[in-house]
Amino acid sequence: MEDREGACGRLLNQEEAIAVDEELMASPGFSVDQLMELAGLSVACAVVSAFPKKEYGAKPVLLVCGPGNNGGDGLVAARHLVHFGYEPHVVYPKPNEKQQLFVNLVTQLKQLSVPMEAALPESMERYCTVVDAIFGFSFKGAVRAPFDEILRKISGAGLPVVSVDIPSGWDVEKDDGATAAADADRRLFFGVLLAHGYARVLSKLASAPLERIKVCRQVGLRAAEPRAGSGLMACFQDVISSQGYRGLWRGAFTHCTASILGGIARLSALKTTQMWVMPGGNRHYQGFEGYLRRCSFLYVSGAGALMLVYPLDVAYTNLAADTGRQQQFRGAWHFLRETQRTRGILSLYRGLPLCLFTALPYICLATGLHDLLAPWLLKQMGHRPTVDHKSLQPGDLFWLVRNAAPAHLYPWNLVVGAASGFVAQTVTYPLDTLRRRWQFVSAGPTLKDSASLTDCAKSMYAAGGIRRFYDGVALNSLKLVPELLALWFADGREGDCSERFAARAVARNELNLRQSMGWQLCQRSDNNLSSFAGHGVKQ
Ligand SMILES: NC(=O)C1=CN([C@@H]2O[C@H](COP(=O)(O)OP(=O)(O)OC[C@H]3O[C@@H](n4cnc5c(N)ncnc54)[C@H](O)[C@@H]3O)[C@@H](O)[C@H]2O)[C@@H](O)CC1
Ligand SMILES: [K+]
Repeated sequence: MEDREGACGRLLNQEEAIAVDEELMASPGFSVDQLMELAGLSVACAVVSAFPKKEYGAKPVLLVCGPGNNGGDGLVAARHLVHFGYEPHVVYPKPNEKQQLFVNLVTQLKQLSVPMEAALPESMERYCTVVDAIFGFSFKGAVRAPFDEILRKISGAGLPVVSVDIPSGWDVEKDDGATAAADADRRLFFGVLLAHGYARVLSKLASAPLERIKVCRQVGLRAAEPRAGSGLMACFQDVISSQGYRGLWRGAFTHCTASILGGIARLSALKTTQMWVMPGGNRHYQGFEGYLRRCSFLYVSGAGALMLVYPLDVAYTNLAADTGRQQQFRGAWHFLRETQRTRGILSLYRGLPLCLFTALPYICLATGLHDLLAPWLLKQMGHRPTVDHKSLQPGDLFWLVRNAAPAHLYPWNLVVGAASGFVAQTVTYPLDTLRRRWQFVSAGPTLKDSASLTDCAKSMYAAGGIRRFYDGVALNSLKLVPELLALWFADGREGDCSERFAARAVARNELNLRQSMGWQLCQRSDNNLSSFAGHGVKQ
């Protein structure tokens, strides 16, 4: 027997799944009715947990039921959904009139006035999801009419699809499932990347002028001619008068590129490190141990990404601090080439150890605060104060990226994230200032390169005491306003959060959300369906 490892454990093949069913019915004597009732209830529970009534209850759920037992699971699920307060609509093209079990299931639905049709509705837009209860794990061969057309329509509808056992039409023996799951996973990954990349770029662009002046202050640049009034304003005026308004965005492209590349690296590493820190699909995220584990995989992935894009960060510092009318560098590439040629490749990594060191208290503080604030806010809003950890899977990017902020906290999750990030940033700000100053390799005749980081810190202290290390901290706080607005715009333009933006990105690219959702729910409902489902089940 071939072993197939999935995120949730070893997977059963078709023969084994059928054997489990037979065994359940033979010795303990479970009847098909009993098993079907449990399977249908589990499906209804999976729908309720994936589409909470509060958010989706206004839309009906479409259940498409096949001619066999998989279809029976769908009929049972429809009945339970009525009792859970949902509005199920059933499509049952080939009712099984020979077996009393199915006749009874249909009667029970009729008594509850559940609408039942033989064909799919013309338009499926108004449904919150489609439950695909057409074929199960024993399916083989090519799909025959009318289900071929039905499956095509469901796939093309752009709706999330909850598949009972497996997305209908997969031949589990051909390993379609694993291939499609890997495929869906990849698509979902790019969906997340797109959503987060878009939001990040927008927020970086919005705060670029403030960020640039902040960096100028951190490296120690002052306005050429101190004017009356705020020194900050003079800094802005200096940049505008020598480089124009567009100059305020100088280096923003480099900053965004670093952010995007860093994001790709971080998300890729996040999944792997999470598996590594939580071996064997451990889902224990709660308590102090869970917190430490989370901090460690966030740190390792963040540090990995940082090492990759660090030269771009050094380039950004030097471009931002290049304020003269005669610009020293044409752009990031020019800076990198020149610096590597004149000062050696290592100078492009100046301050990396300090940066890696700073990341540690930053992550511990931000994560800890977030974990305290999010449940508190949830409680204030009358929600359950914990996330449903059981429904999380190792490698669950959405959850990790959102850092446990449940979607229904939107837009407060942005505020919680911003507040924890802000506190962590402010606490570690002096180290950030030291790094920026140290990164300023192109310091001209006015700012001599210090021999070591300690010298650099000493000379900064001599220049202005502790306050010198807080230069620009006010701008850093002010940056939050445009950044939050941009994130709010990117994530919430349609009252949505980026999870759904990602889902839309997946759907828009004609990517098969049906499979991705199907696979996720196969995995997620594994506890409930473990005695029934064939593929994607924990043993
Ligand atoms: N075996 C059991 O005792 C239980 C099974 N359950 C569910 O039942 C599923 C398996 O049930 P079944 O063995 O009835 O199989 P399916 O429900 O997958 O489908 C069998 C039906 O599909 C039709 N069919 C087969 N190949 C076709 C093709 N190429 N084109 C069109 N129609 C085709 C057959 O004529 C038959 O009517 C499981 O996946 C699970 O969801 C649960 O209800 C719990 C109990
Ligand atoms: K199915």
